[in-house]
Amino acid sequence: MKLGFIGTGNMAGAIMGGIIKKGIIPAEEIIGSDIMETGRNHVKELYGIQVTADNKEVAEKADILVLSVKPQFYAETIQEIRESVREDQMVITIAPGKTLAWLEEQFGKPVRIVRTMPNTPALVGEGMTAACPNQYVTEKDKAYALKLLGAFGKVEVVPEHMIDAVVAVSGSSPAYVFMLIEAMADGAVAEGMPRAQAYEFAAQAVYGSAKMVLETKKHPGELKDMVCSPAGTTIEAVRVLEQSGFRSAVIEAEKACAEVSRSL
Ligand SMILES: NC(=O)C1=CN([C@@H]2O[C@H](COP(=O)(O)OP(=O)(O)OC[C@H]3O[C@@H](n4cnc5c(N)ncnc54)[C@H](O)[C@@H]3O)[C@@H](O)[C@H]2O)C=CC1
Ligand SMILES: O=C(O)[C@@H]1CCC=N1
Repeated sequence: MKLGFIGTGNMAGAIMGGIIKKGIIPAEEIIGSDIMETGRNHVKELYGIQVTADNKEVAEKADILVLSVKPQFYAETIQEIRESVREDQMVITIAPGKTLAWLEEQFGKPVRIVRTMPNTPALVGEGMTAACPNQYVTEKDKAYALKLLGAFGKVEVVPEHMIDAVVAVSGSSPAYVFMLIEAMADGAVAEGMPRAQAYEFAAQAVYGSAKMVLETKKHPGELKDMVCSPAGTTIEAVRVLEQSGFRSAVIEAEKACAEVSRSL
């Protein structure tokens, strides 16, 4: 099985890294193209994959082809490779906004497509990916695609109408969580903690809290209540966060994020 990437930037690197690390496809069977020499060299040095400047070469050689360019470059990239893409190949897309209907129209022929939305924690094997296969994807293809996508974290098949919500809640959300960690650390620094130590404390608190949600399956509100002692420190922090519109800010940010995803 040969795996190809068109665009060898951040997400492509995270995805191929997970797949190689899990031993699902060896580096020698992975080929990537990028218009930037620096982008090609980066993944070649880091993962030992084959690289080329020719997108068509990747489209011709790959059994599974990941389109890992920015959404703005999808149309021109598909235009460039559409003649090389065969019916027995599988195309995996990772861009927000690019619907299965739009993708099928761009290829102009029956193509097996799995539309996905991954996220950057894939880099450390803790990604969250949503997958939507189109009607041409067989059960065998789907099982293999899920195996690949599961190499760098969790993966779930979702109906396509949910994908903009996925962009908001997991595709883009690492950025908001990093902002939260940064802000938490700033607060600790303001209280006298050295910065490096503050990042460690903040990140481990977020990591542990996320693990509690996943492992206990308790309502996040119940877990919050477990931290809040009567007349204690936490409820005072919760009061100030509510006053500042903390939860509403996150909800509104996700609505804006999903809106842009729909418009791309
Ligand atoms: N960064 C993230 O957190 C996530 C990104 N995505 C999606 O993944 C895709 C890639 O994003 P990133 O890896 O972050 O971007 P990136 O900018 O790191 O990588 C894109 C690569 O594509 C190359 N490229 C541009 N035009 C090209 C062309 N015509 N032919 C070949 N290569 C070309 C660029 O030189 C660059 O190396 C985007 O569609 C993005 O929306 C999805 C989920 C999360
Ligand atoms: O910001 C973006 O457009 C991409 C999609 C999801 C995360 N990053």
